Amino acid sequence: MKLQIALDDVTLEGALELVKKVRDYIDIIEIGTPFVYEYGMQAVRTMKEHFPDKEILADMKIMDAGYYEAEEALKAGADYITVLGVTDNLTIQGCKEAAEKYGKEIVVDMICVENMEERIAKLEEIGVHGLAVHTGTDQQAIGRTPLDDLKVMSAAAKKAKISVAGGIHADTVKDYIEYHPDVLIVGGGICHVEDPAAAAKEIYMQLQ
Ligand SMILES: O=C([C@H](O)CO)[C@H](O)[C@H](O)COP(=O)(O)O
Repeated sequence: MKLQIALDDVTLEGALELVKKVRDYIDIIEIGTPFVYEYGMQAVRTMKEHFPDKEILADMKIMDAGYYEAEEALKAGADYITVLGVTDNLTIQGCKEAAEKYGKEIVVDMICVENMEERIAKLEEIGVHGLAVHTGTDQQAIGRTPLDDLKVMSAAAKKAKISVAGGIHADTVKDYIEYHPDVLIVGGGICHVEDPAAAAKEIYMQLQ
């Protein structure tokens, strides 16, 4: 199981410092959506240059112009890009085509997808590489967690790799591990705690 750190509300300098502290415990560096808004593809390029041994995910949350937008991040060095599961199949196919041209992968973020089983079946028919269960920050604020959606996804997905995100912390990791996701995504649970290295280590140890 891989650990993905989500860098959201950070500066580029702060992100470099933070990843240096946690690099032994993480597999994938996510350039979070707010980080992309602030720095664009420069954030992807810089993190790849400084951490060439890590995989980089650009959390683009693409909704349209799939091929073009995906290629922007792939050209900058992203190993994965995200596209929204609620969008059109043509957009998802465009992202997949771009990713495969670069030998990379797409992850479909299932935030706000209602007909989960039906959508998973269609996305697997398209041949997406990864599916991400995601309870967004605004939904977390009203007490939601990604656990129930992860249960549904684990039962329904037959081929795609599964990621899970949404307010996961060191003390809740065990609830998710039980459903064997391929990637555990943690943002605030590492970036917003007093000792990010200790939190990342604690999470990493539970994944071994
Ligand atoms: O994708 C995310 C969110 O929509 C902000 O862009 C976060 O990266 C994701 O939810 C993981 O962060 P935490 O929920 O803080 O673990």
